Amino acid sequence: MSPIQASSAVPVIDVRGVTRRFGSRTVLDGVTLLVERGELFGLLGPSGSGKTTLIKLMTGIDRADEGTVRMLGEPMPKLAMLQRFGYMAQSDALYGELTAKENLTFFGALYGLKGERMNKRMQAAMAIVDLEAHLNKAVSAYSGGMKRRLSLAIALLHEPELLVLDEPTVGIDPVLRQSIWRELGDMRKRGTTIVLTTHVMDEAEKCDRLGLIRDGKLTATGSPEEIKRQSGSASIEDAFIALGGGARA
Ligand SMILES: Nc1ncnc2c1ncn2[C@@H]1O[C@H](COP(=O)(O)OP(=O)(O)OP(=O)(O)O)[C@@H](O)[C@H]1O
Repeated sequence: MSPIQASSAVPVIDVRGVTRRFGSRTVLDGVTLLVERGELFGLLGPSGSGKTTLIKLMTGIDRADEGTVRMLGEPMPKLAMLQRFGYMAQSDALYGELTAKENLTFFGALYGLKGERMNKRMQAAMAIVDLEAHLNKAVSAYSGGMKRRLSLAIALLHEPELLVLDEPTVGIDPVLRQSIWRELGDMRKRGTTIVLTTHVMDEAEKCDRLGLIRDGKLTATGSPEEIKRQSGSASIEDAFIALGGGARA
């Protein structure tokens, strides 16, 4: 059975008619998007098309001018929801003067983790991103890629039922990228819902469904196969361009 057929009646993410304006500029224009439990959903769109803005509305960091956003059945924004999903922003929200361990402990406490479970989860999350050897290093001494990996470890720390990841593999080398994708696949099999943005076409192919965003509008949704069929294209890259993408996905 596909994850969609197996889903419960209430979508994990329920975005309806969402519009977001900055001054006179409409950055999201009437976006409606439902993501079901256990789906791995990828948002694709040219730079500046509105992906991060949509992610920020989902996570409650920003508020829509029109329309509604519900996550796990709850209207957003809602502070208490922070414990129920993991969020990796595009820019790393880390404390540079603290070590990785101290950062993890800080965010773990926000998620309600402590004691033995905190230690176990810290080890497990750092193993996934291959940073166990750098636990006691100050984050200011981390490279850009290491910071991305630590941000991902923080998003995974509390084993949330929903993960929202804004370009999670940018700056991560191909070998680790593959192992992170394997881990995302395993989490999805365990029922975790994952929404992510990507510019990488082979990552898009691994998603259950994709949403293409262009100039603040959702121009197509469907499985990678459906998207290719809709556009009569042989690859997601061609489909993306045919469905109004751009040179850069
Ligand atoms: N706080 C803000 N104030 C004004 N304009 C904003 C604000 N946030 C985003 N924008 C504008 O909204 C548009 C969409 O931005 P957004 O970050 O959502 O794009 P994106 O699709 O995530 O791009 P990228 O792939 O480059 O990350 C851009 O033109 C951006 O300049």
